[in-house]
Amino acid sequence: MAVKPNPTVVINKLRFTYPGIDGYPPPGSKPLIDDFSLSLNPGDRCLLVGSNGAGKTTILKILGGKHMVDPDMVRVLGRSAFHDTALTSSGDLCYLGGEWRREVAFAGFDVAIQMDISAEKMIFGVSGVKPERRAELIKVLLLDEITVDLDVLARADLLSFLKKECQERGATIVYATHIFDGLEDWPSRIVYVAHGKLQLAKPMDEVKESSNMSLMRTVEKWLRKERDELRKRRKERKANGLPEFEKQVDGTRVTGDPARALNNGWAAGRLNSTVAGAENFVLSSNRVIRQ
Ligand SMILES: Nc1ncnc2c1ncn2[C@@H]1O[C@H](COP(=O)(O)OP(=O)(O)OP(=O)(O)O)[C@@H](O)[C@H]1O
Repeated sequence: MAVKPNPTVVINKLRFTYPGIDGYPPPGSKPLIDDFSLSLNPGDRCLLVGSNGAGKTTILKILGGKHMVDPDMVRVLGRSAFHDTALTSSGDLCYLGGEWRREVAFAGFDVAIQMDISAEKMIFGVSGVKPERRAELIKVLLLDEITVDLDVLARADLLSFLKKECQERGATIVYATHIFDGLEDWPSRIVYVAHGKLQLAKPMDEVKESSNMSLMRTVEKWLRKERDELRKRRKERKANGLPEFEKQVDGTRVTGDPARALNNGWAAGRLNSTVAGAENFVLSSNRVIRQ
């Protein structure tokens, strides 16, 4: 019997709501991510797809330890992504998002990506990196649409480099993107998220088997279906005399304590009041920053 590998990423019934200005989920708010479970193994190249606002970045950031969730909900390499800061400081876990993309676009490919390994090396080959150092490279890499600013050749080289890293080194990559050019043979798994909920998590081979369309057309079909169902629900709500759009709780509006009263319930940008001292800090909206 084949030995099952230890999963590198385990998401277990993840539930997440962005906190309001007081650091707590606004009363009555619905979780943005709800009942989301997923398990990934070494070598997995996971393509995360979904419409705008589906929750892809939020999921990647939670996986990258950037938002606090219950330690049992997200385990990366067996550890809590948020609570075990050594995961990211050691370089075992890395989230690359828009900032990195912009840096590469403006500063060029010599921007560091993994420790002192530059993007250039990563894209054009890490043959110069000693084998013993290669073992220190990232084990779980989270990519949030980082290829937008790359030219087609650089993008193709980066994607094939990343694929090799998974195949040869057992790295796990989760890549969220809306660009499907050149991705047909890249992912080993597809994960589709809609409205913060997992819709589908399948090996790429199974997706290909069940659809005779290209990856882009397949995803387009899923998103079209999702949009049509949403439109239908809105129509039904309207026909039943309900507001077309369900009531949203505004995450930035809060009520109840002195800071809120002075702020008229809204978050004002007052970073200097935090610097000004503890007294002001009590009334500062910035006290929601982790204390
Ligand atoms: N810091 C935040 N505070 C409150 N709400 C947020 C915050 N960041 C994102 N959101 C909301 O969470 C929802 C999901 O956003 P997210 O960026 O995770 O989606 P996405 O699938 O990555 O979208 P896109 O494809 O457009 O990048 C959106 O409605 C967004 O407005």
